[in-house]
Order: sequence, then C-alpha cells, then structure tokens
Amino acid sequence: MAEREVGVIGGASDYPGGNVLPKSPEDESSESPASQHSQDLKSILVTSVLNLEKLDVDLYRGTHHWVPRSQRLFGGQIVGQALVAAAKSVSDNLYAHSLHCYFVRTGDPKVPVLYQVDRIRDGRSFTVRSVRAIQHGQPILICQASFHMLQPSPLQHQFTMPVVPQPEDLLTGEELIRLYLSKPNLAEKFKQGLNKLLANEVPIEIKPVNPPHFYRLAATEPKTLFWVRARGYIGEGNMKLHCCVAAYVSDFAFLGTALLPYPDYRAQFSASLDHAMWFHTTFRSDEWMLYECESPWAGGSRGLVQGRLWRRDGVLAASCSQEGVLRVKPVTEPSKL
Ligand SMILES: CC(C)(COP(=O)(O)OP(=O)(O)OC[C@H]1O[C@@H](n2cnc3c(N)ncnc32)[C@H](O)[C@@H]1OP(=O)(O)O)[C@@H](O)C(=O)NCCC(=O)NCCSC(=O)CCCC(=O)O
Repeated sequence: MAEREVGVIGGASDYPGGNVLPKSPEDESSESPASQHSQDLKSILVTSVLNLEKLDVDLYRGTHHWVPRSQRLFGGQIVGQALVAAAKSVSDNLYAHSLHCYFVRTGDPKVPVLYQVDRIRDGRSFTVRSVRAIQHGQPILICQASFHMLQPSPLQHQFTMPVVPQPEDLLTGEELIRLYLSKPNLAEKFKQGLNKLLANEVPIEIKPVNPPHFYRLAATEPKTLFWVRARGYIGEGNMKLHCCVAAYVSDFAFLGTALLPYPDYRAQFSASLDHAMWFHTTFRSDEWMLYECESPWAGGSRGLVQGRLWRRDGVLAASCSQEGVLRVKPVTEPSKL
C-alpha cells in the first residue's frame, strides 16, 4: 500500500563542514513561544508540494498546490518534485550540484504526476540520476540530476552580488498590488486583473526591488531583481530539501524577463522549454535570497533567461538558465471591422 513519507528527503542533514549555513533569526530565538509557533507552520512547499508519496522502489507520486492561471502545471513544481525523487535515491553525503530538464508536454493539473527514477551511475565522487515525470502514461518532463560529495578546493571565485535595498525596506508583491488597487480612477479591467493576481495562492513570497509596472507601459531592459523566499518556516533541516525548494522558486516569473523590452506585445503562448540549475553552496530557501534575472537573447519565437540566486550575505548560492517559447501578439489588435 502507498505510504506518505515523513519529511521530504529523509536522513540527510546539512553539509558537514565546508561552508557554514547561515543562521536564521528564528533559530537564534528558538525557545520563544512565537518561534515555536513559526516552526509549527511548516512551509506548504515542504508539507505538501515536495512531500512525495512513495509507490514503489524509485517510483513516487506528487500532487499540486498552486496551479497557474494558464491551467498548465507550474514548471518549477515539476522540477522541484523531480529533484526530490532523484535525491531520495542517493546517499546522505551527496548533494545536488546540477540539474538539466526538458518540459516535453503540458502538465495536467487534474491528475497527479508520477516520478520514475533511473539510477544511471553511482561513481566515486559523482552520482547521476535520470527522472521521468509521467502523466497519462507519457513523460511531461525529463530531468537529469547530478550529485557530488563535498570536495574542497583552493579554486574559488564568484561574481559580486548587486547592491540593492534590503527586503525589510521593500513591499511584497501583494502590498504593491493593494497599493496599485487603491489608486483612484483605476479602470475596471485593471482592477479585475489585479484582484486575480491577489487571489493567487503562491507558496513563495516575493519583494520586487523595482516595483513592477503591472500594465507595462514602457520598454525596460530585460533584467529583474527580486527578493524571494518560501512561505513559512522550513528550518536549517537538510540541504537537499533547500535545493528542491530553490528549484521550485527559480522558475517563478523567470521567463517573463524576456518580455520586458516589448510592452507593445503580450504573450499569446509562453512556456518554459527547458530548465537548468547549478547549486554552488549552502543556503536557506526559507530566508530572503536575491533573484537576479536577465535575458541575454530573444528571437525565433524563443527567449533565453539566466538567473542568479544570491544569499543575503552576498554568497552566490545557485545559477539557473531557461529557454522558453514566446509567441506574442500586439497589445492593440487591429480592428476587424
Ligand atoms: C512547448 C510545447 C508546446 C511544444 O510542443 P509542440 O507540439 O511542438 O507545440 P507547438 O507546435 O509549439 O504548439 C503549441 C501551441 O502553439 C500554437 N502554435 C504553433 N505554432 C504557432 C505559430 N507559428 N503561431 C501561433 N501559434 C502557434 C499551436 O497551435 C498550439 O496551440 P494550442 O495548444 O493548440 O492552442 C510542448 O513541448 C509543451 O507543452 N511542453 C511543456 C511546456 C510547459 O508546460 N512548461 C512548464 C510550464 S511553463 C511555466 O511553468 C512558466 C511559468 C512562469 C510563471 O508563471 O512565472
């Protein structure tokens, strides 16, 4: 009989030695009743989305929490769940360092997703897994994930984190929408659109560094910066889990970066085609991380986006890349009369 596993990825604690995982304020005051309460409020991502049900050896079932308005399954959810399934088959001293995925079919929100793991190779330092996410008997995602044991090296460099306002000084996405809604003379169709955005129960919190133009009026550079974290408390827990949450988070509002220079067009059909990710070091996905996204290229009905997830202390935690199909149409349709 199917059993629901306790915890997302059993066993592994944080990286032993190596980089020190940043402590959260919640950890520091773990004796206070308030923090006990916050620890009870485990992230919905952990308790539901990434908590796969084991059906058999290397076979899991995942369910959905948030489904985008497109009624296509959220790509980040499928990638995050695939990584959970892959990570369950590797030993506790191995940590995801990269994944490469193709979204080959639209995910159907009406049925669960099965995750079938192939143990491709267990090497001395690296271990590779292949995961197929299946619905209606057909793959919707193929994912290769590679895991590595800790191997310190004197070679160490990274870009510098952009200087931006701290999350405490910025409004959340919801607060920005409410502020916008309070504007007098806002057209009814804008209000409806914004209220739909508010009703979106996304399990992640976002604080845009530059408040978005909800109805893009001017072309901007294809670059965005926002603080992001999982809703609720996850805790220092295990690093494999934080990688899975980051995989979920990293697909959110990512591809839209490629549309920023084109306010005169709106996406008629947009979907991620692939998603690649590299995990560089330890991080807490339930603490604010800066997501720096940019699109170096668009053409041929496709767009490329690249992202960097920064820890608050300036350490580069992960890098991502994605190509998506972008079919657009002019905002103002020519009259058919
Ligand atoms: C990408 C595709 C669609 C490719 O499959 P395909 O059979 O080659 O499909 P397709 O020919 O591209 O057709 C798709 C659709 O595009 C239409 N089309 C085709 N060519 C044109 C054209 N020239 N002009 C205008 N429309 C065109 C076709 O008629 C299809 O339309 P239809 O679905 O029939 O209404 C498929 O592989 C797929 O669906 N993969 C899954 C993609 C996915 O679900 N990704 C993850 C979700 S997206 C995401 O999570 C981003 C969220 C971002 C956020 O919310 O922030």
